[in-house]
Amino acid sequence: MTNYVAFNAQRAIDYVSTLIESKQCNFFDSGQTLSAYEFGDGNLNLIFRITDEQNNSVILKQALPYARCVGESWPLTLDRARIEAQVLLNHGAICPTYTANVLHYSEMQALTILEDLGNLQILRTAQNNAEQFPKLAQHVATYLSHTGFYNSDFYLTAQTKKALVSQFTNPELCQITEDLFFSDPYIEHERNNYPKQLQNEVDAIQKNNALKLEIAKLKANFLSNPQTLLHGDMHSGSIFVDCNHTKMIDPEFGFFGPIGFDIGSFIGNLLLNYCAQAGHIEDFVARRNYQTHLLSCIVDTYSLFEQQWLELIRTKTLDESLAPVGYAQYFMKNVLQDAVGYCGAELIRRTIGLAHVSDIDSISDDNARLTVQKQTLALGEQLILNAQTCNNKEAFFSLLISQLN
Ligand SMILES: Nc1ncnc2c1ncn2[C@@H]1O[C@H](COP(=O)(O)OP(=O)(O)O)[C@@H](O)[C@H]1O
Ligand SMILES: CSC[C@H]1O[C@H](OP(=O)(O)O)[C@H](O)[C@@H]1O
Repeated sequence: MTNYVAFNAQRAIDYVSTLIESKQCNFFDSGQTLSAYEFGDGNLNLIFRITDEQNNSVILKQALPYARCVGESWPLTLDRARIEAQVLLNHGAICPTYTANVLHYSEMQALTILEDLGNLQILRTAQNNAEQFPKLAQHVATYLSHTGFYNSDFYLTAQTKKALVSQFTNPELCQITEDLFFSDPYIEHERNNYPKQLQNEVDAIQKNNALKLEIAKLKANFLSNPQTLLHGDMHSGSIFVDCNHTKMIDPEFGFFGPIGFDIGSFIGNLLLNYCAQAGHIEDFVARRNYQTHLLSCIVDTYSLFEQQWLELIRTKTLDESLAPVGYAQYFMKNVLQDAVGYCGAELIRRTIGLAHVSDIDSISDDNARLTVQKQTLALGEQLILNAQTCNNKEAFFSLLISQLN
């Protein structure tokens, strides 16, 4: 095997042809002419679609030794390809229905070959067109609760869990999140990215000590609370959907961290889309109708996630010492409070930090975009400040309703 080399379309074809002709993989018949093109739109990696003469296709995802969106000035470990493949395999073994299928992984070339999900849509693209997915909440709640529970102390022996924590140690990618989520937005930093008309709001955030205290608690929890194997980047660009299917991709930020982080990130992205609709859907009734759907999705995800976790703890806990009456409720209350905080942090970092969301950036009218950005900052701030008093779903929903117009 040759040393690592960044692929172009021809190299991707040659690589797959070798796998097929040497019978290491059988997703294409041998002897076929293959074609390929690169179409990655994420921040970090190359994505090739490789197609055979019958139009069967697979996705080849390769890590570059740097962050694609910034260039070679931001070197980044190739080990993220291993983490991504191994999280997909771990989560796929627990929740195959909701996890993209890995067909092949090469450590040397830092690449994974995945099932082609191009028959589905990326959730963010669909939500930017106000499309509704009635089963999304059920699917995401099931994926997060099951992958979360079966990688937690409730189910794993302490020895097995510690071995997994070690396997999924992901310091470079975690540092990106630590910086972009919890540090940059709260200080003056060259990576921050916001219009000058937002300077007053940014100054207020950066001077708000109560807010920075809550962010410090959230960051400390992210740094030092290996509760379960997280997806690590549960935003709307990491989820493929149609009316009946939901598939998670792109868990290269996966590591053992606080359970509330993934669900908080997911709900944060639904709220970003909710707020952005003021700049997209002009008709008030149509906008309200769509936003009501998003709120139902948030409510259902939160409720089903809590219910499923409580049921899994009640019926499947293997460590008897974690089973006294009341512990499950105590545990979940803390997880859900964390989730509200992480949700708020996602709103703020996507508004003033390095990595934005197209939901907001695609609003063409400058004033409308600015109004939305002010709302996401205010909402994010209130979620972070009030997270610890959100003791149940009613408190969370009242907080949301009081902040959303
Ligand atoms: N399994 C897949 N099937 C079809 N398209 C995919 C698949 N995985 C990724 N893509 C496409 O590539 C894009 C970037 O993928 P992603 O994994 O998010 O890359 P990055 O790690 O660079 O963010 C997605 O938005 C999607 O369009
Ligand atoms: C320089 S990484 C910024 C940002 O990008 C990641 O998302 P994705 O790779 O899916 O585009 C992640 O959210 C990081 O915070």
